[in-house]
Amino acid sequence: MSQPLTLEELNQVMAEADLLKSEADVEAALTQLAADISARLSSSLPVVYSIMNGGLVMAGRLLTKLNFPLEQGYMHATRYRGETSGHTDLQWQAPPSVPMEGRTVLILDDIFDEGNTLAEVVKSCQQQGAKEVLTAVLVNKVHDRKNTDLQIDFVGMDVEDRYVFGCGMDYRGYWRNAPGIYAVKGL
Ligand SMILES: O=P(O)(O)OC[C@H]1O[C@H](OP(=O)(O)OP(=O)(O)O)[C@H](O)[C@@H]1O
Ligand code: HPA
Repeated sequence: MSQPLTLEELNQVMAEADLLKSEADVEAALTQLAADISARLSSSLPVVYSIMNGGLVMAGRLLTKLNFPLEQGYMHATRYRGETSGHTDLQWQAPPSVPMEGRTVLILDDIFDEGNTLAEVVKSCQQQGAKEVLTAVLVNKVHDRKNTDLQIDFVGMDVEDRYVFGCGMDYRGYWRNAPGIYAVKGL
């Protein structure tokens, strides 16, 4: 485990970070995502799950833009556990909060990076009997290290291959609350 970060260090991380997407960019991406998701799912009575923790902010900002009946749930799976590189195994902290058998499922997450998390979550939903499983992410990180063939159904924005934080994504547990998307200096 690395040393806890101090307030000064965390403020310095933000002061030195590169802004990749402004709050307005994020808002525009969420509005487009909502339109695309509505066009596909407005008659499906879906269950929409956020993957905790990262999916929380995206879900909160997206859900109120969806003007059709849906059920909302969550599940908690983690691979990075507060670090900046992922473990190979996904740790389940909380199973799906709403049963999904026979239902159309939409999974919301902040980022599709190497892809292990969503690939495993989708597989798990299929094993639990979902009728169909769709995925939406706020950002797709562009690189050639994806560990899955999974195609994400709804992507808000592409970001470059750097360690990013904000809009639900953390830097060592902090700064999920930043309203735009930032890249850590040097990472
Ligand atoms: O595509 P991958 O390389 O699998 O990475 C993406 C996942 O990593 C982050 O979760 P993390 O494991 O950090 O847990 P958290 O949501 O609690 O931050 C993020 O929220 C995604 O769920
Ligand atoms: O770049 C990232 N930032 C925050 N969390 C993440 N989880 C996977 N990749 C990232």
